[in-house]
Amino acid sequence: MSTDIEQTPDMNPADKRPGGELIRLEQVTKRFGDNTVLDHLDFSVEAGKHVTLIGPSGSGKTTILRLLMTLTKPDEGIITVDGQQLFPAPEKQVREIRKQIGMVFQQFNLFPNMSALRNITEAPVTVLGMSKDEAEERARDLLDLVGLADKCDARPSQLSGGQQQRVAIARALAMRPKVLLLDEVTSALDPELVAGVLDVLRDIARTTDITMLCVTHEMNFARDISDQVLMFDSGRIIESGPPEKIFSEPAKDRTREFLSAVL
Ligand SMILES: Nc1ncnc2c1ncn2[C@@H]1O[C@H](COP(=O)(O)OP(=O)(O)OP(=O)(O)O)[C@@H](O)[C@H]1O
Repeated sequence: MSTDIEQTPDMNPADKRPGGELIRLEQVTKRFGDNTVLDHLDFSVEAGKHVTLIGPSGSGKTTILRLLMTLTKPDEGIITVDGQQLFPAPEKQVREIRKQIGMVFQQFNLFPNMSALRNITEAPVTVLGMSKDEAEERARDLLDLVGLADKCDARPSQLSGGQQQRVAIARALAMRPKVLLLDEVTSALDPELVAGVLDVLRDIARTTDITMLCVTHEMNFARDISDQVLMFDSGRIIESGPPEKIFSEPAKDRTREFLSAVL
């Protein structure tokens, strides 16, 4: 069966390059005053892979997503997305690359005065120049994908937290990003709403080739969707590997301690 949504990855031919590198950080350092939050960090993510960032609070995981979203800038280093430099780079280039990156935040950040449908169509129409009809058709498909086909006209205040987060996921996908950044997307939800959101993300991970970078404290979810897990401590990656390795036989004591505290 081939639905519109299952074609999401095909909308970005670059995603299909097997093994092609999509994201690269080279010697990236970020400081807030005296606090070195990321310390000469190097890593890369291949197109279509799902990478989960784990580690103690304050270890710099969210800062990486914010750097890729250009919500903050590094003090040193180079960030490249799909072969083009995101930092350092001229503003016009940054804007173009930014269109390829979608992010879902802990707090859903929906426009409160817009319907679910309009929340999803707004950026494709205004930023990508998509026709209103095309944007609406796609938004309806995406709402269907996240299990909210009947909520097109609902405002955020009429939706549960879990439903709002599913709209936020649909909104990020509407921009046809090559990369989806997920920042603790279930942390603000009541416990009974977490599973529904994670199931939607599992589905997206399984049925599309979108590249995902995910910060989460949901270790079972990380185990399910990840190709690679990066363990952070004090702004450095201290260990990385496939989930079955990191979760079952971590090489570092620090990883073992962290996992025994959260699992
Ligand atoms: N805007 C800011 N100004 C000053 N310090 C900041 C700012 N943003 C982050 N930090 C600091 O940077 C460090 C890393 O924060 P970051 O949010 O990346 O950690 P994290 O690993 O995602 O933690 P958590 O799991 O708690 O979200 C923390 O010490 C934090 O206090």
